[in-house]
Amino acid sequence: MAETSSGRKCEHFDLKEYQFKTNMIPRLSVDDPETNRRISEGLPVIIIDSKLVASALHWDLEYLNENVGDGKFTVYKSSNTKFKYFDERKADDVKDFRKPMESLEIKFSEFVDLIKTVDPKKERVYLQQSLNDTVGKRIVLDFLQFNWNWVTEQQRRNKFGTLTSNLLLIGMEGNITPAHYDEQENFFAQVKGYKRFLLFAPDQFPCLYPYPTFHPCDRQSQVDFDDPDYERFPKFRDVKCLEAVVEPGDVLYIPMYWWHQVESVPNKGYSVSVTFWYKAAPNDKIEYPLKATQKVAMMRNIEKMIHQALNSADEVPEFMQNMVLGRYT
Ligand SMILES: O=C(O)CCC(=O)C(=O)O
Ligand SMILES: [Fe+2]
Repeated sequence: MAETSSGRKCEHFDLKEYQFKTNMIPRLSVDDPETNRRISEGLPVIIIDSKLVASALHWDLEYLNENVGDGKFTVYKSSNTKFKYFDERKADDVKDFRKPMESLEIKFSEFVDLIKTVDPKKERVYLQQSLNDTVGKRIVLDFLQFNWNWVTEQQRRNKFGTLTSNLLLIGMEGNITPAHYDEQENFFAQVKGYKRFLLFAPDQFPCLYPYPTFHPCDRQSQVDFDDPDYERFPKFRDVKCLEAVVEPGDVLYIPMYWWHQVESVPNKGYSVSVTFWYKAAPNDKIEYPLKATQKVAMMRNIEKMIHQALNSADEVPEFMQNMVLGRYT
């Protein structure tokens, strides 16, 4: 049992240990000027008292089952603790690609049956579904009472684009979303249970070895954090990590292009979270040196261009090697 890295006394969490050290992400009040400073600088921060989802803190499986409506929900099923996202549309571009998890479209009540009956040593489930207009009246009322004032004010100050979705995540304790980055800004609100985040700044790209952009696991690290292959991924030894544990009521700001691994804390019950994803702010005036996020965006565009121009994923590695090896190395 390790003490939480989030600095709270008395609270003990059963957290996995890794071969890299971590620093803590600050937990701050909405009123602390440092909170807005960090958000405007694109740095992660936990906001402890935003009341963003105060109206949803009673969302447990029973209440949701009663009120969430009979629409279909996307539920992932995995034979281990990891739920590695993959893009179905890119699955045919990679020979011998094996889907890391299964996805089901089922009713909420069927998900509840699964979460209550599966043997977590053999099989796990994770619901990940955008909140939509099929939800029942009481959920709509809770949703309308989110602290839209605060979050919309953040959107305005930081010039974020439109709110694209609110993803509802319900996972079993011990479920892990492996390290990846997203191309949107995210206010991640914890409703029930505890999640541990490992975060890595965008400049850690070379240490995390993302899959090629054409790969179904684009935006995710190829490194197995439990058993890193240092021959293939030597720079992973130098990776710099920030860490946080969020509890009900906390909101974690995950800036765009920041890597994150998310672990539902073991022995703390299932976890319920809601994301607030926003489109990026318009590009700033270009100033040199470029920021790490701008370089990541550039690399993605160049990679995609090469793939598209060659019209074949198989030809990309040799092309890139011919361009670089012995010339820029
Ligand atoms: O909570 C999780 O398991 C994953 C969440 C995530 O990756 C996100 O909100 O961007
Ligand atoms: Fe994410």
